[in-house]
Amino acid sequence: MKASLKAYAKINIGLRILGRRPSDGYHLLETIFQELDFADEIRLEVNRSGHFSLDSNRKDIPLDESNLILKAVNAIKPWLPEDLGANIFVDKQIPPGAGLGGGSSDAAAILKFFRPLCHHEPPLKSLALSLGADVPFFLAGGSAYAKGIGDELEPVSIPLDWTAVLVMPPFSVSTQQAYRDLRISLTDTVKKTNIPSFLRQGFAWRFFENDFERVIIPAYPQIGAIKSALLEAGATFSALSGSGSTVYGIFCSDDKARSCVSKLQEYGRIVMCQPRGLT
Ligand SMILES: C[C@](O)(CO)[C@H](O)COP(=O)(O)OP(=O)(O)OC[C@H]1O[C@@H](n2ccc(N)nc2=O)[C@H](O)[C@@H]1O
Ligand SMILES: Nc1ncnc2c1ncn2[C@@H]1O[C@H](COP(=O)(O)OP(=O)(O)OP(=O)(O)O)[C@@H](O)[C@H]1O
Repeated sequence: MKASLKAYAKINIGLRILGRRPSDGYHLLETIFQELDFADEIRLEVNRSGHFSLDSNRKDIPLDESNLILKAVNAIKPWLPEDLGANIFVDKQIPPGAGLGGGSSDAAAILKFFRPLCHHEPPLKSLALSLGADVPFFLAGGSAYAKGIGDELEPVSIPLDWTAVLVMPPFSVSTQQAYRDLRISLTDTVKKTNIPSFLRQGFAWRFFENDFERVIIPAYPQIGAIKSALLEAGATFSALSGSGSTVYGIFCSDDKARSCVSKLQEYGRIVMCQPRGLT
């Protein structure tokens, strides 16, 4: 059996760090995850060899058991027939370490693909969370309000009549290091959530901020320059996605978005894309 899966990227619309979870030091946050129609493609050839292999067009990501695709395979394996195997190829379009959740989305796509082949129902949400804090979002995608460590999800309805311009600089940012640089202590008081009250007032871009910008823009001045360039080019809103390195601009019209692309080319790879609703 052959199959081709799309693993879509996300952006964070607002990202507020509220505190730390005492049990493991993970950061408590609130954000709106928005899935985009920009994706990796995962091609699989399922066989009865009991063996899984992985290859990719990108050679700068691990292709061994530390790849999130093989981690997802290993997580769901106890629920699969023992002789099931697959040759997997991932055509990476989403750069790693870009704040677009590429690896997390690949992992979720693999869990969803293998679920119907299981001999009994796997605990998909907890398997997803064991692979990474962003992975549970990608099981359903669309638009979701998230709190906890990013795993407590609630679908939300926000306007989706916009085009995003993603500017992906030629460097990655370590998520773990970015969290460390925030220097939030385990004993700091946990802040209250704000996003639910923003949504009750009616969605407006001006409500949203990404707390990582406080540490990422001083460390990577290029990121601040991209944000300014997007706003100057007419974006309604611009922000860092996740812990970076991608900066996105929101444009109300496709034409306006297209006309800014040539002005931003010097900063890195540019992709124009649309938000995806729940499917
Ligand atoms: C920055 C975001 O992309 C925003 O959506 C996510 O919070 C990151 O999620 P992710 O990449 O799936 O993160 P994981 O792979 O679970 O964790 C990577 C590292 O980031 C830190 N981490 C992650 C998520 C979180 N809520 N608090 C953390 O402190 C931990 O040190 C962890 O070792
Ligand atoms: N399938 C995969 N695709 C991309 N990166 C992977 C994959 N598996 C493991 N990795 C490793 O995971 C790291 C993070 O990659 P990922 O694409 O998830 O980053 P990210 O977009 O910054 O994630 P997030 O938005 O969740 O913080 C990379 O350094 C990469 O080496």
